[in-house]
Amino acid sequence: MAYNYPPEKLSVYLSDDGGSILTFYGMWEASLFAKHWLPFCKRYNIEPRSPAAYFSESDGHQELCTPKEWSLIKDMFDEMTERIDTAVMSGKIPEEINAKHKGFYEWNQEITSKNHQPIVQILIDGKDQNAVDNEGNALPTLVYMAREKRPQHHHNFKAGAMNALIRVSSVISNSPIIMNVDCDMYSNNNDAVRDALCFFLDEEMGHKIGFVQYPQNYNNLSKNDIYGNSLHVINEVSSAKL
Ligand SMILES: O=c1ccn([C@@H]2O[C@H](COP(=O)(O)OP(=O)(O)O[C@H]3O[C@H](CO)[C@@H](O)[C@H](O)[C@H]3O)[C@@H](O)[C@H]2O)c(=O)[nH]1
Ligand SMILES: [Mn+2]
Repeated sequence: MAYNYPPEKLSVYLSDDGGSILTFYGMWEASLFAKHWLPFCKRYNIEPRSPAAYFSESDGHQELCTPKEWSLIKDMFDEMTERIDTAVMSGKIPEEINAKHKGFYEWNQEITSKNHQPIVQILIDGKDQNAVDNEGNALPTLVYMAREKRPQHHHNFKAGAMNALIRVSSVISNSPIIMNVDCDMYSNNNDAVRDALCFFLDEEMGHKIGFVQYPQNYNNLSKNDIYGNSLHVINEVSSAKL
């Protein structure tokens, strides 16, 4: 959501193949935190923009903001994480949360991760005039989705999820370009979307390109880099922001 990109042209979908109310709760919390986090990122050009990644590597001294501002947003993030962790530990969300969003009523005793109705909930509707951050800037659309699962039908893993996402997003936002980020990843540069678009908008080659794949890249390289994973030219020169 914090990408350097016009929010009215950006829609974020989270596909929850666990079909869990806890994930929906975490996302609802994140949709509120975003109203503080996005303007903070933009004002101080924060990088990386995953708050978990940012706070794990930043001690808060090198930033342009005041230590007070930094502590304020960090406390807000820590408190949110704690609320989510507590809910996950107890396996249920606090009673009073149910009333905060109609989406919580999708869940009942019968639902399991392998057998449930489709759940699509718009947490932030970018078309809504009131969908703004705490400084009044427009927010991107944010959608939670748990595709229908039934024991007799194979779900086809990531491809099945993306198939359902393409269908649902075509009704809600119908954007010409889709970016997929795996659930165990975060984006390391706020210009990644713009950088990726260069392939599709290239004056000579753009019309021939339908799919762009960044090479598999691992964290925690070993001393001998046995997977030949440094990819220096790609990482540091040709597609540095991807
Ligand atoms: O039932 C599923 C399984 C996976 N996923 C998504 O697909 C991603 C990758 O799937 P996983 O099976 O966990 O594969 P990994 O080994 O973590 O991923 C590597 O291998 C995959 C299959 O080759 C590639 O698609 C990935 O981009 C690559 O990082 C996950 O993060 C999820 O976002 C689903 O949505 N539903
Ligand atoms: Mn993975």
